[in-house]
Amino acid sequence: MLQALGLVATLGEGDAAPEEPESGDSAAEEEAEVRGGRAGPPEPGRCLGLASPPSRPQGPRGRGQQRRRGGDFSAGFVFAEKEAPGAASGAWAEALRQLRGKHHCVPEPLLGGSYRFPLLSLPPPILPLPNCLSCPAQRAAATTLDEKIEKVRKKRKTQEREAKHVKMKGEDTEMEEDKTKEKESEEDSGEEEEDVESQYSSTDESILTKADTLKVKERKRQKKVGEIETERFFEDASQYDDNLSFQDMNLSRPLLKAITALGFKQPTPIQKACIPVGLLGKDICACAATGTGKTAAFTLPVLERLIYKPRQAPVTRVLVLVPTRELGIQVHSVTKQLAQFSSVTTCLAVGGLDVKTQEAALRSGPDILIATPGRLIDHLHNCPSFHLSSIEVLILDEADRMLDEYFEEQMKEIIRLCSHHRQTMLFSATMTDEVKDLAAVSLKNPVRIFVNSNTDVAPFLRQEFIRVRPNREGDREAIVSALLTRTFTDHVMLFTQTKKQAHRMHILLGLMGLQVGELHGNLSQTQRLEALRRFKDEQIDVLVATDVAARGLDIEGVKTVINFTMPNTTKHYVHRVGRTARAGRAGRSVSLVGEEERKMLKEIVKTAKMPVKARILPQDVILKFRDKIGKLEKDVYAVLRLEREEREMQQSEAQINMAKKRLETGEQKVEEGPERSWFQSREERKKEKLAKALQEFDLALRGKKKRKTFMQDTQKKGQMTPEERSQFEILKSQMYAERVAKRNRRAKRARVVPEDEPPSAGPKRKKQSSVFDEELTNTSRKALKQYRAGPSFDEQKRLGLARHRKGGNFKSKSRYKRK
Ligand SMILES: Nc1ncnc2c1ncn2[C@@H]1O[C@H](COP(=O)(O)OP(=O)(O)OP(=O)(O)O)[C@@H](O)[C@H]1O
Repeated sequence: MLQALGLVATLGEGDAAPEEPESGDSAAEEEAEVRGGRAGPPEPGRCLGLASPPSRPQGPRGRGQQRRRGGDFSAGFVFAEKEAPGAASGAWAEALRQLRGKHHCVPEPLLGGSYRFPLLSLPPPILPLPNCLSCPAQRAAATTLDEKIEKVRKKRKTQEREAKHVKMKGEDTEMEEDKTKEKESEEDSGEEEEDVESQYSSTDESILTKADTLKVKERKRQKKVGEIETERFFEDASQYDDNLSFQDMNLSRPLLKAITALGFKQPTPIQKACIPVGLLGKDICACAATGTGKTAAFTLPVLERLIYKPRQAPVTRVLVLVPTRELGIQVHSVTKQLAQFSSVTTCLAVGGLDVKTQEAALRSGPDILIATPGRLIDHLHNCPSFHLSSIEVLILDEADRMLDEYFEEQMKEIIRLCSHHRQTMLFSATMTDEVKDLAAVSLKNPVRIFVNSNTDVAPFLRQEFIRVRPNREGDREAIVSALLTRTFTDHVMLFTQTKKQAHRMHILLGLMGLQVGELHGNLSQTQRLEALRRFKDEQIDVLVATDVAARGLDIEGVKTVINFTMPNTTKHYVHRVGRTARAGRAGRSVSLVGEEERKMLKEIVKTAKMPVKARILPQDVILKFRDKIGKLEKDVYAVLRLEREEREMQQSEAQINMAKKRLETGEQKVEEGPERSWFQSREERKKEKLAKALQEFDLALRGKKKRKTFMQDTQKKGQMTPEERSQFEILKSQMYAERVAKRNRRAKRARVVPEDEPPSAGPKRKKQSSVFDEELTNTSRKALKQYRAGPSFDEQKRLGLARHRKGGNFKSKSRYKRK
């Protein structure tokens, strides 16, 4: 009964998790088919070539929206309703406008290709981009992925209709028989469903409740040692005054006005704890769950400082570093909103956006700079008037990410260039407690503010898991498709491990008639921002993304997060599922867990404060969708082929255009402006990447089973089965997790030059010591032997000593001989 309705069974005891109404029912599957073919009129001022936003689906969305409002409930702290909705959406639109204004036929990450604007390498040769709006040659030819999907879909529908028509003519009687057969088979599968549920619940519960006591003990011991170290390093200020209001914080009027304009009535716990400490100018290391207002917690004290102590010269005084471009745009937007009634100026310098505009803005010396590390270093090397020596406050948002190996080199460089007399603030939902990691940013008497533990998920998140049975890894696509067409039809983020899988899911779900977008690193910045904008503006129901969208993004109204496979680590999990249940709202996460991912599930269940749930999908539904996907496979390849053909055509068109231009101007080379210098050369970056890939590969090949799977995958990459595709996804995250584990096991070294060390002038000279000192202090075995034996023959000669000992020709026994 339960599973027939798509309901869930409890894994833990008690059911206190907040209920969020489901956004659809099983009947929605048919509606989804109908929703496909509409394409809305282009937006005013919208360029040709970009995906034209289809109008909102009326049926399920209307219901969904009503329910979303109803699903909110009060939290321990009061989150006020936001009065400036769409403000961040405006930020995406602004960034998009900037991008649309320029020509994009520059190196761009084509699917499966290399990166556009490689952060730390020389710009590769000019290539045409799919959907480049500014390139006249492409305007007519380019079609969006959604248009291609629609084309293939329509073609299939027509073929199906024709086939049906032919069949119906002569086989009326046969159909009657089929119907009775279908009924029988439905009854059969109903019996199977019940078996599946009981088997699943019992096995899983025992696995989840069984604690590995030995490991726990060991971890506790390790924790104790770590705690002593941490206590010495930090001053703890995790306790805060619960009655503190924004008015009590001594914030200036322009800030209080902005807070009111944003609709914030009460500070959140992290804001109550951090703002007073931040105002004192102390270094902070803070951790609070996702969606609890960390951005305002670090922005408000900084703005107060800038307002209270206005600048004497136009210089940049605050630097906020973020790991992704989209997060940069968002933080910039929040900062601008909070600073709207003051004269504080802000600037955004993230990759993918126009370099020249950013350079001009930097030259004017904005008070606050929000940047991604790569682009910041680019400016530091290429914009002579820009430097970091005037930075008074350095903030690392998603600090644990910024301190991990990916950003290691860039962070070293940035911190070396920053002023030494600065305040440093580190924020994350999974903030590391490891002193050595934090020492890397040279914190001075830091204050530790941990409002939540770094494994806590958002307070009103309902966590669900779906078991993928052994040898049924290939069911993942079917399960996800069933969830998205039957149960969670809108405001869903679907996370995959690889860009390839994200792209495939976009096509597959699109072919099923869903409104889908994708967001990952293989897309151009325009495409990434456009996907986010459409998702925010509710033009698409499902956003398929990789981990690039897992951290920090605050998209209002996300109801459900689905994990195609479990992410790399529990940290990644916390961030991914943190895209929902934000700002005191309820949300739900549904993660697919295979045999190899059970360890992580166990960890999550152990640290969960609310009982987690097991969702059961009827087996016949999975089979039905598996079958459906099998039939759509040809169409998926057709869309991929269309994409490839279009890309090739655009590339050759661009080459022709370029050649024409050269002929017209008579130049050998089209002017590209002065060459930019980079922090690492393209070769260096390539080498670093290769070394990391080799390391990954090495780890991946450990273990016979893994090696076999890996080899199979790489050989068959072109045409993988659903099972192989899922295994590849899991292997990818395992590779990452192993690498992280290995890195954590390694003895840590401070990765950034400690700043307090007095600068040494020139290479260090070794202190001279006399021979006498050396002889007295040398206690090596060899030296001791020599000492006991007395001076050697040469030394005797040098010192003018007798050649022979007294006693003439006495020969000692061999055991007394000198050795
Ligand atoms: N005092 C407040 N009252 C009401 N809403 C708030 C308050 N502070 C922040 N918010 C809202 O809460 C949401 C989440 O804030 P924010 O993005 O800063 O969370 P976060 O803790 O940084 O999340 P993540 O860990 O995912 O980066 C935003 O929409 C923000 O407008």
